[in-house]
Amino acid sequence: MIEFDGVTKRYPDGTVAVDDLSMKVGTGQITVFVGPSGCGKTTALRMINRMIQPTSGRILIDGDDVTTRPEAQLRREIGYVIQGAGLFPHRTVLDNVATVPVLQGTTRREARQAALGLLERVGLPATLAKRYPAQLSGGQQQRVGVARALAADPPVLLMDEPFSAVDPVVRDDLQQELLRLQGELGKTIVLVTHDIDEAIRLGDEVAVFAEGARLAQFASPADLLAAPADDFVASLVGRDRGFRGLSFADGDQIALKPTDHEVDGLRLETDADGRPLGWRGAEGLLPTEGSFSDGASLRAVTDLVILSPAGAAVRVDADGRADGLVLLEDIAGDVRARQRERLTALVVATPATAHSDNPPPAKASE
Ligand SMILES: Nc1ncnc2c1ncn2[C@@H]1O[C@H](COP(=O)(O)OP(=O)(O)OP(=O)(O)O)[C@@H](O)[C@H]1O
Repeated sequence: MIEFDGVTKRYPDGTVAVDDLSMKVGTGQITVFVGPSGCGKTTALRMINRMIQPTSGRILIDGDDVTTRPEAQLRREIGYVIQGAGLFPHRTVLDNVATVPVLQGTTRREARQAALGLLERVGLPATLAKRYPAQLSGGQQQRVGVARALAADPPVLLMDEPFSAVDPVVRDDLQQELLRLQGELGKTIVLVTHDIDEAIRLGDEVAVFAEGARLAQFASPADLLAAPADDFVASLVGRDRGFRGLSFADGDQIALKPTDHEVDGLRLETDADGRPLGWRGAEGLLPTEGSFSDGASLRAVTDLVILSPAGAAVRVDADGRADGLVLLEDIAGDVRARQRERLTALVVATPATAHSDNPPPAKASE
């Protein structure tokens, strides 16, 4: 765990970039620092590996004050990825990744061998290993940056706007790749971004900062969307937060209706094996517009319901056979119960405001 304990950073010109920050970052999780430009995200991040020294307060990693650790050792234990990757331009891709292990005493041959494995792990073909950074696309460079940060197998990874220099399609790929990698590696990752959508997609927990790194809310993405702590967080989270929050709810928890359930004169037609063909009605056979299976989010299921001519999403089993239907009213009940439970929990957590007309803000958790 990484703990900020009353941390303040005042720059020599008097700017207070981080003002008395206290929070805990969970081990093995992705914690995202998000907030508007200049709110102190990068300063807070860089104090973790002592690239910036706090003016006061302490940062503890697994209980040890980082200032008591030699800087070189700390940097080895903490990988660092920056926007634009920051690769060594005169070294090949392979040697960019192998550099730190070589500095740590691994033989060049072994380090290069391991680097090849890492390149594969971040989704780069071995054919790129001999190239120089300038011969790669922005997205490829960023992947090399991630591989380089992972080369010393650090338990902690700091990522400062790692994907903001690439176009949206590449960014989407890189985000997906990071989540896949994290599923395998389980590192403690602190990632800075100004993009709330990226924060919500990547974070197990999201710390929303206002100026001076004031923690406006520290919550899971689902809680952030369902119950922003104040107007600042609500405006940062943006529109459609209710609908976007459905991405975090399980779509296959909803009770299914049988596949022969008739909806507005439409009935699901299947082939001989039970695979959906379409909705049969007076107009003929209308398309189902897709189906869902195990693991689908409630957002995906709702989308299918909206697109379906019958207002029903078709669930299929592992073999593609229809095994149930979800209707809009089934989703409505589930959504209502879920939000009621969440807001009730908040009212109980903050009884002083329990009688207010408005739901109380979510508490910024420690
Ligand atoms: N070396 C410095 N000297 C003086 N002020 C600084 C220095 N570095 C940063 N600041 C100021 O500290 C505040 C926080 O900066 P920081 O870079 O941590 O913010 P940020 O949230 O990461 O912003 P961005 O998203 O724009 O990178 C800003 O007002 C910035 O101008």
